[in-house]
Amino acid sequence: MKFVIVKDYAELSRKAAEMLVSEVKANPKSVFGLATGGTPVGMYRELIKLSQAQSIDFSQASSFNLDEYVGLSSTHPQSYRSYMQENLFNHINIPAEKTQVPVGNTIDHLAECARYEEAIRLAGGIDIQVLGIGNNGHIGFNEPGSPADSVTRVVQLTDSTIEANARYFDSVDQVPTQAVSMGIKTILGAKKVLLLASGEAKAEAVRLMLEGEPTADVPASLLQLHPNVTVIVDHEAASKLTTSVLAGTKPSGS
Ligand SMILES: O=P(O)(O)OC[C@H]1O[C@](O)(CO)[C@@H](O)[C@@H]1O
Repeated sequence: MKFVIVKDYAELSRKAAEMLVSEVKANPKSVFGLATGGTPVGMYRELIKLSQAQSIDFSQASSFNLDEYVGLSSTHPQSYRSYMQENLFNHINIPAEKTQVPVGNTIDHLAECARYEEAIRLAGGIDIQVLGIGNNGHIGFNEPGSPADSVTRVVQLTDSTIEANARYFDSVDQVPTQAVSMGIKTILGAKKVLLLASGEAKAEAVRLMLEGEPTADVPASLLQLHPNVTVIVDHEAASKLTTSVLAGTKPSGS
């Protein structure tokens, strides 16, 4: 696992965007795994800036988002499809039909989850998966207890996740209680993973991800099982790490 500590959110956003630009420059047909939430907003902003300044071509690239709320239509202002349109897709030349976000308001969730897994497989798998991390260690919407062999499915959101995401809705009871989410196995199937964490509220989750044994109780800790993970954190998110992690001597074997 490669672990990078940066000064602040601005630097984290720049570095992450540079990694995605390198990816598409090296392989114009890159398959991106994309994340929503507050953390990657700055990365998307930087990515748009870099793409415009350097005429980066996404015309052959494709993308799969981690998750979507159950019950929200793609045009709902708080859907993750709307988020992606506003924060990225409307500003780069990735073809609309090559951007996938799970459909949250279908009548047949089982079929949609199976279709999503199959679409990822047919695309040749994800080349680089971007992740944030929840305060409780979730990745995507894989809440504590999500097994390492889980694939795309409907998940129940925890109260802490619902409360954390209530800031985007008019009130907490408008936050959907379920989501369609890629599973841990889906995420671990990506060739590379890039996890971003910013701010003190993430410090404990970052510590548990890196310092504990891999466990379903802290879904992000299961990334220790992946051979190619880059974690970029700012000083505040790194503030609870021990010196052994900071010196790069832990986690072992990654
Ligand atoms: O980046 P934020 O807004 O802190 O969210 C952290 C995590 O929570 C989610 O937004 C889901 O609650 C994830 O998509 C994200 O990785």
